[in-house]
Amino acid sequence: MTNATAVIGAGSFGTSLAIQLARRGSTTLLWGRNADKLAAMQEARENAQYLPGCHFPVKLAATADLPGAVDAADDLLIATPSHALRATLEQLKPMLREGQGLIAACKGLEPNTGKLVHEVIEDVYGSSRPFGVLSGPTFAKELGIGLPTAVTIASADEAYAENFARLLHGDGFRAYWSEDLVGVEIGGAAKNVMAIGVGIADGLSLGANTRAALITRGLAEIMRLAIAMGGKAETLMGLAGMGDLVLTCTDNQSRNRRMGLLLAQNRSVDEAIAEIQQVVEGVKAAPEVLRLAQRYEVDMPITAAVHGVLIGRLSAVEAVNLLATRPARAEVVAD
Ligand SMILES: NC(=O)C1=CN([C@@H]2O[C@H](COP(=O)(O)OP(=O)(O)OC[C@H]3O[C@@H](n4cnc5c(N)ncnc54)[C@H](OP(=O)(O)O)[C@@H]3O)[C@@H](O)[C@H]2O)C=CC1
Ligand SMILES: O=C(CO)COP(=O)(O)O
Repeated sequence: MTNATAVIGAGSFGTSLAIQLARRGSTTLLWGRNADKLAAMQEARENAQYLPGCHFPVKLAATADLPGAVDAADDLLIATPSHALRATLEQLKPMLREGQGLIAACKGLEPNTGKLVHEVIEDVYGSSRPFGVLSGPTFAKELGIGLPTAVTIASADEAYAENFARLLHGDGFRAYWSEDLVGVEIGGAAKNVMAIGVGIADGLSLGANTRAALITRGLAEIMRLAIAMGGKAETLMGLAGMGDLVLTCTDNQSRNRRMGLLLAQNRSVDEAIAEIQQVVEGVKAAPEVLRLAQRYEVDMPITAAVHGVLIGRLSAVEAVNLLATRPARAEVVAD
């Protein structure tokens, strides 16, 4: 299949996805907002700031020319942080041609509105073009160096999801497709909050039992929310649910987990962000996940405790005590 793709957002994930597309034979243009950084990437054939050690295949070019990249592309892959999604879509809008579709790889919710990624896309583009989301357990570095990785691509237009999955699939990369936008997106956004929680618990040396309990009960509350919003339970048992939750909660490549580890050392959120130096989506997602939980009348005690720590209402130890002293109850995963 011949294809040209513009990857919008040249951070760690955009760069790794661009490398995979180019590896699979797509002509790939990687665009970022900082022209100097893009010129340096094109010269060095790697993204030394965000993804050092991952060499660019010959079919990948880094560019600061956004209209040129969009014009050359059949499809777009958006890999900015979630908080920049709406502005990015607005910026792209006048450049898009009829029929060009897009896949967004952002894992989060819109700040202040709690909108899902596909809802923001619909707000800006209506139903004028095919779109979808990509999620799953995918640390950028592992994808960048070519270790085996699997993702889910979801779209209401399943054929579009399948076509995009086929562009990425191969060379150790497995891309599945799905129609469940809500399940895939809630899985991707809410697991970041859980990873902060597990990081806090591990930072306080609460042990492997606590880690497993938090992941399992975390999945239960994510699943309750996704189902209440119209997502499918089976999606949350898949790559974009359990898969990404386990990955992010258990490995220090996760920026969200590292945020939790630092909070457990009584570092402030701002200090932790300054140390991590990359996007930590769970910080902005926590209040939005809670807002959705309230709207859909879903109990999310772990998310609420993590949010309490992030806004300084609870210390890490107080958050743990709050969860540990909840009343006994029957084990229910998804009502
Ligand atoms: N990294 C990973 O392993 C994975 C990340 N994701 C998701 O991918 C998305 C992107 O994250 P990731 O690549 O990791 O982030 P990084 O922190 O690695 O990079 C962020 C990128 O976004 C750009 N950026 C930051 N703020 C804005 C803004 N306001 N407007 C436009 N561009 C902006 C930065 O540009 P500049 O350098 O100029 O500041 C940089 O290129 C997130 O939603 C994340 O959850 C999903 C799966 C895996
Ligand atoms: O989403 C990710 C892996 O699938 C990356 O997680 P972090 O954003 O916590 O680093």
